[in-house]
Amino acid sequence: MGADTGTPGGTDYEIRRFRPRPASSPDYADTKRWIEAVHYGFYQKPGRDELTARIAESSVADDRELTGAYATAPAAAPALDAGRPVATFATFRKTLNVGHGVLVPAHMVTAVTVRTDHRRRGLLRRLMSEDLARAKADGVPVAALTASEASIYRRFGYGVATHERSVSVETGPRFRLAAPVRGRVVAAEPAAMLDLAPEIFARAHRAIPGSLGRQERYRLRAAGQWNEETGGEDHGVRVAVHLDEQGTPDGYAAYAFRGWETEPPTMELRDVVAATPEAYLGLWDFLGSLDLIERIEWEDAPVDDPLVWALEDPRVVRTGSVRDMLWLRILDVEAALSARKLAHDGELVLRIQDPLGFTDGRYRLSSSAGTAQVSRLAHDDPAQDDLVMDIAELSSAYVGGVSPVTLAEAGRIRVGAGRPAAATELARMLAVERPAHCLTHF
Ligand SMILES: CC(=O)SCCNC(=O)CCNC(=O)[C@H](O)C(C)(C)COP(=O)(O)OP(=O)(O)OC[C@H]1O[C@@H](n2cnc3c(N)ncnc32)[C@H](O)[C@@H]1OP(=O)(O)O
Repeated sequence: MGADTGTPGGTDYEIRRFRPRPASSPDYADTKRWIEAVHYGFYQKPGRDELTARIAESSVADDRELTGAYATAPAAAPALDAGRPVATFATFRKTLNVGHGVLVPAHMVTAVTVRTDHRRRGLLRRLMSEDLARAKADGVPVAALTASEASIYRRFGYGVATHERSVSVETGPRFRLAAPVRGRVVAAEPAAMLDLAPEIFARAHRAIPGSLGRQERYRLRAAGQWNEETGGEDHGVRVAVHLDEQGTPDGYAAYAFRGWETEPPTMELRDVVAATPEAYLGLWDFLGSLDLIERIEWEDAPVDDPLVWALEDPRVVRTGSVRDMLWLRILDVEAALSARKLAHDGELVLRIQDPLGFTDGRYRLSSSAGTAQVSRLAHDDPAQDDLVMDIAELSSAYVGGVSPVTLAEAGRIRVGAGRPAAATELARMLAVERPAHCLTHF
């Protein structure tokens, strides 16, 4: 366990970083208290011991690193248990699809909480700044998170990279796809998803720009082995698997019935992973024809959704809310951009501003035959800047989820006087093969 001390806001804190331990370990107590602090920070009911143990187990499987800030001064009664961290922060590493099938290492940040009586003393700033510096030193080009509030993370260089939306889909006679579907769908044994879900996801992950590797919990959920409230089994989960024309599984949907007391009878879609467009439409064709069901609700639908275009009557899909989903933070511009396959040849000078100083500087981005070349420029001549932006904007545009043209129109990117079409050129260079979407909540 690594530790250091410091004094944000006048209170002394010890920062400890450690790997989670399973309930069977003699060192489990720190992991347990850390998980309890996360529940407290998100205003959740304290988890039962079984749930806490399962969270610990899946954190071990994800190879997470847990960080806790511990108040060093003895807590006066009746303050909460002094052994519990007052702030939590967790990270793990997966890969990010940055378009055209290229995967780069990504540093994923999650479970960020600061206890109410220690807030606004700089603990988040300290934990985030130190953590990003460590990830950069490790050579990871990009960090990722999903945000509880959209006003917190831009100051640390994060930008919104993908959105998602909730949809309510009316099934029954109005639900008809225009073209015949290919392959077939089988109702599957949930337990089969323990192996099948990661296999299908691995294919989808390579196919979808903006996709992030998934944590252990996803396969357990699809297999009906993760109940959010108890950590035990979830007997309500049903699974449909799409098989391609050769009989190979290439997509699945996990769903659960809301119960007969819900009007109209509704199926809740928990997870849809499709490695091919045929699998996606095939699964929807199956879901749209479930007997007795009149509505399907899905919280995590893509914004740019082929389903809408595939339906004879697109109005059977009603959008609820559209929300920011994946936030990215480039830590190393040269590494991040040179990993990208560029869709268009060109050359631009980008002036990047970074609130934490990690990527501040001028870069020449050029591309020939799709291969990106990125070099940091030594000169300091603003007259040569084609585009000026914060690292948050470059991070937003990185996987093609938003066009630099939109960001320029929003006043977030400044276009140099000598190159009025520079934002359009960057948009062409960063274009990806299909709409960016992230299937992984973390
Ligand atoms: C990736 C994830 O896990 S998202 C989940 C985030 N967690 C939550 O929402 C749980 C409830 N909230 C909390 O636990 C805390 O309020 C946190 C983690 C959001 C903030 O922690 P704090 O230690 O109070 O933040 P800290 O004092 O370091 O503030 C850092 C900066 O963020 C700003 N900030 C903090 N919280 C917020 C907020 N909710 N909205 C807008 N700005 C905020 C501060 O004003 C400060 O700005 P500055 O440094 O530019 O002047």
